Amino acid sequence: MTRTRPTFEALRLVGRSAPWHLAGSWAISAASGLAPVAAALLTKTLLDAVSAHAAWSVLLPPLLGLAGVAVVLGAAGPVGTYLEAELGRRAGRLAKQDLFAAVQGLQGIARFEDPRFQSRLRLAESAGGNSPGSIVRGSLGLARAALTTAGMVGALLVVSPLLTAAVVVAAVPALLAELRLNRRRMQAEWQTEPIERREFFYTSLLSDVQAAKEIRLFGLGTFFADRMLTERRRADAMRRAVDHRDLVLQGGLSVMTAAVAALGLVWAVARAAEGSVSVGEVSLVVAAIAGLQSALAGAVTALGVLHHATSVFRYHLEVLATDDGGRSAAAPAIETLEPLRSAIVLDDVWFRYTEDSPWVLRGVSLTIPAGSSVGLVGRNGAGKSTLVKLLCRFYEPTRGRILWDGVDLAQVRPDVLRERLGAVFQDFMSYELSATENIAVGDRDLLVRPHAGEEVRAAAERAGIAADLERLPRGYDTLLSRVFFDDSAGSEDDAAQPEVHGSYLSGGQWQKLATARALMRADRDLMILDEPSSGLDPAAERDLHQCLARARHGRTNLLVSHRLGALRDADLLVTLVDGRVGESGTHDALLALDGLYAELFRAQASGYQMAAEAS
Ligand SMILES: Nc1ncnc2c1ncn2[C@@H]1O[C@H](COP(=O)(O)OP(=O)(O)OP(=O)(O)O)[C@@H](O)[C@H]1O
Repeated sequence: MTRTRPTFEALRLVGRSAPWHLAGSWAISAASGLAPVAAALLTKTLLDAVSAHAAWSVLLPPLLGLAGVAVVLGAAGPVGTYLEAELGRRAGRLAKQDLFAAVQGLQGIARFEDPRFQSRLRLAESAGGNSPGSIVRGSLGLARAALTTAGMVGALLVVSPLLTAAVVVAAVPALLAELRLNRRRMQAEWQTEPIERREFFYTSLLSDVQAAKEIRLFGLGTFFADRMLTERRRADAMRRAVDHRDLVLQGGLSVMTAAVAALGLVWAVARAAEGSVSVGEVSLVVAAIAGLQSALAGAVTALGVLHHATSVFRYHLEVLATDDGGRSAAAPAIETLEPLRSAIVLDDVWFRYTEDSPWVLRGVSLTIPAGSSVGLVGRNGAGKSTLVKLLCRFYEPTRGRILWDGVDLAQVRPDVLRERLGAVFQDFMSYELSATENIAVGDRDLLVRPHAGEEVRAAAERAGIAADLERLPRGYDTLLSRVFFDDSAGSEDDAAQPEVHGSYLSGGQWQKLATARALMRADRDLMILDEPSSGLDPAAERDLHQCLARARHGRTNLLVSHRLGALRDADLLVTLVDGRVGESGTHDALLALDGLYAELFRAQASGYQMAAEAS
């Protein structure tokens, strides 16, 4: 990607978000770029007129002109700052909106497990929002510097072409050095980003409410703090190296610039003493050298800002251009999916997470008949959750097909498929939201429906969590959070209102809440339950399974659980072994087969039997 593309895209983004602020900023930049040139020329005219004892009528126009320039320069600063700040805010908001629209557009989750994508996203997110504003600031600064430089060069050329050339040539190394430094700064930023991400991970761990227990119990605080500081030291060392180069280079360039200015002044004073230039021209030389050097310094700074901002904005554009990678995007996407009538068929499905990792599924062929209940059994790491993720199209099969009544799911838009699914995942989410919202997110239409309470309560009732939620301080409206205060508990105007802590649930209660969330979609074609009762007490587990059995009666569902008692009523039980389907049949048939299922079932049953005999 060339540097002009991010600049162009950033200006386009600013043009979309704040066109009038952009136009105003350009006008102010033009005025403040030309003002120093006008001031230098007017001062020369005034001084020459004063030296020639001219009348007031001659002195007045340059005097008024200088006053006008002072007003323009005085106003340009604050107005320009205001416009640029507002423009930066608006563009930043739009950039964030675009960025997260692109992130939401990713249908799979493989990208989120790609460290390079994470680095890009983090850079785009942390600095990318400010970069359109900085690009505008940089390009305005450059335009301002160009106008001043052109004006001052013109003015100085009249007095001495040689001096003009010397001042301009002296600025070239500064410009080149700054560009080189900027490149190094960006390289350092990219190299330090993974280090910073690790530092961020350790920092978050040290303040994470979830991690606080283990860190204290195992005494890991110093261990993680040391790691955090080691990462910080590594990143600091890289930045220090760049700053050091910066220091040496900038120091040398400043000495050179000062020497050129001093030589110019000596030359002008010597010529004035000889009488070959006027007092006004001496003032013009002084103003032009100072103006030129400050314009060129401004250009160097603007280039720095522009270079850095375009490099960061490039990450923003890269995230915007990111696709799901392995998806067969070339095929036309099917926009609708009929309700399931016949079966979901996995046809020789192979899958591995990355090209260099081992196969997790090695030719799974499985039929989930419509209206039936299929239980998936296997040892840890057998690939059960992976298969569930493929069914939801979080990943694409590496080989093979998944068919929905004969339609290849690879041809169907993932969001269309997901409208037909309900699921409780093994690693379900606990949202820092109210109890009602935690359930209603299962059916996003409910989040905006005014009287969604009844449906939420019905789902909570079925999942066996209703009584616990009613007992919360504000019932279903209670915020379930350990990190936010419950703002909704008081009015905003009431400053004296005490801060109300949110409430929190136990592990099993959260799991029931997640089940209630899934039950909001109980009418969907396929319900996937991946370990829905692992954290429940035995009575709650029995109740939940009875409730789920009622909810799924006559519906298609896939149940994954190590608690084999919960699966025994399934119409079909399937074992996964070495990434393939091992056995399949009913509970009784698989016990009679005396294979893996029978082994696992007996191992679990004997645990209970031994406990019963011991008591
Ligand atoms: N996101 C991932 N990236 C890379 N490998 C993964 C990922 N998720 C799972 N795996 C690997 O895939 C294999 C199957 O994992 P999976 O979670 O599907 O097993 P499972 O049968 O659900 O296990 P469990 O019974 O322990 O829940 C494991 O070897 C695991 O290391």
